[in-house]
Amino acid sequence: MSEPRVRRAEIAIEQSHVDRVYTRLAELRRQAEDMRAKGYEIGHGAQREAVFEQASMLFERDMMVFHANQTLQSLDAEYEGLVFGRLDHTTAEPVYVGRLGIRDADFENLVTDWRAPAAAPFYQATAEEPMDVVRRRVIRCSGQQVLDVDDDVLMPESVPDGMPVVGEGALMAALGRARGDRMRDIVATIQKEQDEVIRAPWRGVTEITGGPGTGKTAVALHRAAYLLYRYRRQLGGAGVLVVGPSGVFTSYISRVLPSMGETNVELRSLGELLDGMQATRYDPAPLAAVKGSLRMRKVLLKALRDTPPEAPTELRIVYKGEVLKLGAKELEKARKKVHSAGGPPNRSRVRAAETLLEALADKAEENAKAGGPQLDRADVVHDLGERIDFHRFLVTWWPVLYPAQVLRWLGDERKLARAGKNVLTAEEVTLLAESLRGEGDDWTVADVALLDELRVLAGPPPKRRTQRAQDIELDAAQTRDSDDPARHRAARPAHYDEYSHIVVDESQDLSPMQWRMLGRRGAYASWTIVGDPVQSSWPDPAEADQARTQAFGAKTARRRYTLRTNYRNSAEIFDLAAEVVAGRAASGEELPNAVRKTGLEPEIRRVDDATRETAVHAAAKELLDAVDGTVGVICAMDRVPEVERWLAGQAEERLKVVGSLDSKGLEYDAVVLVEPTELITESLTGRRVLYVALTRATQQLTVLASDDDWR
Ligand SMILES: Nc1ncnc2c1ncn2[C@@H]1O[C@H](COP(=O)(O)OP(=O)(O)OP(=O)(O)O)[C@@H](O)[C@H]1O
Repeated sequence: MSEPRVRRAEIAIEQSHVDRVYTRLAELRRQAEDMRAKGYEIGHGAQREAVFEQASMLFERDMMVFHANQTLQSLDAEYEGLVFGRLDHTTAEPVYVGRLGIRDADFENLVTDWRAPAAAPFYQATAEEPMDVVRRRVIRCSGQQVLDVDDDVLMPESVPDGMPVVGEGALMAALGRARGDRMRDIVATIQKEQDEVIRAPWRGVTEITGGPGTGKTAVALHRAAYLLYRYRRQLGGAGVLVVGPSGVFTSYISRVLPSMGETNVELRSLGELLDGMQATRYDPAPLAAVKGSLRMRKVLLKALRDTPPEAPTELRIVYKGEVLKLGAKELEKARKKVHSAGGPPNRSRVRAAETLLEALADKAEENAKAGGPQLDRADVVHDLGERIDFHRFLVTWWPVLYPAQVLRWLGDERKLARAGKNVLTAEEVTLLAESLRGEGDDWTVADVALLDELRVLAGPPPKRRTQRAQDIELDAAQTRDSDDPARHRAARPAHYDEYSHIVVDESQDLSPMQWRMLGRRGAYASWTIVGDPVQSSWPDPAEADQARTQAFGAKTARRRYTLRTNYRNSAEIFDLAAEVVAGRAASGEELPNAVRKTGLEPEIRRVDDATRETAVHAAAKELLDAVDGTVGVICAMDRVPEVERWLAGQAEERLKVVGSLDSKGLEYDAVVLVEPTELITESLTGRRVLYVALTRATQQLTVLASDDDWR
């Protein structure tokens, strides 16, 4: 038979299996819906029963509905491309590999979940170590329709007569396909070196390094899905946290995990790690360097211990006709004494009251010595401690401290200079104070780590009675609606520190203060850390390393994997990027290998102030015409609004303007890079940021530059 006919015949064979799978899927859906309906019926009768029976009925109902919903959710999420692989062994029946495990009514395997041990040879078998796999086949579907098949022969000598082999490489075909605005999963074409990382043991710390486009992000996300599948009992309930650099990035990767059926995963950017925060603004590099440094911890601690701006400077109270007065100095002495005990201020009000009462009693004794009436010390302490005017004073003198309020205080340069004495330079004080002078919730990404630090240093504010009642109500509502997993997540408190596994992407950029913030959330966690030191925009790697090691705690097991193949960029594009970092930022780090040639060299065009706008327009238009997928226009952060304005007329779904720092982790079919030298000068680690920007395109790159300094 000719090749196209063989291919058609093979597609038809796979189509009949895929049809069986979807028929079964429809049956399973119906069963789950029936179960959910039954569950709700149980609930209806509950009001009439005795309390005890009512509770157990509601529990049964919740469990049934919860399980039915989970089944439905995962069946629906995995619908697209459910079956994607097939293994033919020397013996036994073929094994089909897919996003879910599905059995027929007789418990025969129709599809094996990609994360199950039986599916591992799909990723691990090679010609050298075939693991008994004769032929590995990738099946590409759209909906329920098989579009194509693609084979690898691993044991040529064992191919039985009549077993056809078709195709020329599923990986290359996948890499050449157009990109959308969300990351796709790579589950059908995971490579062996990547699979080893995905299936690495879950305990301890797993580090994944590698150059741009080596699949670090993809691998980390698939690892999260794999771990939750294999170790659901250990990892599921407490949840897995995935942290990315920006909101743009988390939205880009958001589709990968739910499509793998994982609802126990929480995705947050660094600006959202603290509940209620949604910071997206970045500080200029020198300021970010100050805010991220461990020195800030000392500054914050001192700020908390300083006199609050509104605190009264005199306590005057009349007791048995005697005036007892504490002046500013005496009050400060008392404040110091309370702080020296070391407790968080919000937990120290009782101590503050005791200290003030002792100081008042001292005062009474002093007065007596000077001829005043003799007062009993114990009486003074006891009686004043019950006085309402004393308590009124106390709450203003020792107020509850809220992180946002304390950080705003440091917008006052004098106050910041006091808190930063011997820690910050005069220039740093000026710079920092200016940035903290803002209003409301307009925080930067780096501020969030400071707020989190303050939250811990200040201690939890005492709860009011109404708030406690609200919490109880929330708990009750949660039990009632326990079939909605999103609810469990939303109800996690700000101090939730029990994630069972934390995945950190683009970890090379985390500041020491951000590592501390993460460490707090992973007190009991194992970790997957993803990063590329060459792309780092953090100026003091040693300090960040120290904070990072502390974040992991006493975890002993630490394994490191390096991925070496760049799957994103064409070789032509990556050559230009490599030239920009070679010998400078790379300093000994190995650069990856780009495997795909397109024959299209990047274009470098000269622009100036007069021609820049038209050139951006023209380049964007050309690239939109040239590729099917997305086009990214990358420029320095400061230039974003202007470039957006220039391209407003060209508003196309496929066209995105993105600032250099936001481009981390993203990719486009084609990229227009505007003024590369500006990317170098806007950040402390200049060339590395440019390197990131140059490695975002899969197919075509146009650089618009008014100088050659960047080369
Ligand atoms: N095995 C694979 N099969 C198909 N595509 C792959 C494979 N591995 C990686 N890719 C693709 O390569 C591109 C780069 O992957 P990813 O973004 O995970 O790389 P990265 O190492 O995180 O890059 P960077 O450090 O530049 O952000 C993505 O489009 C991804 O889908």
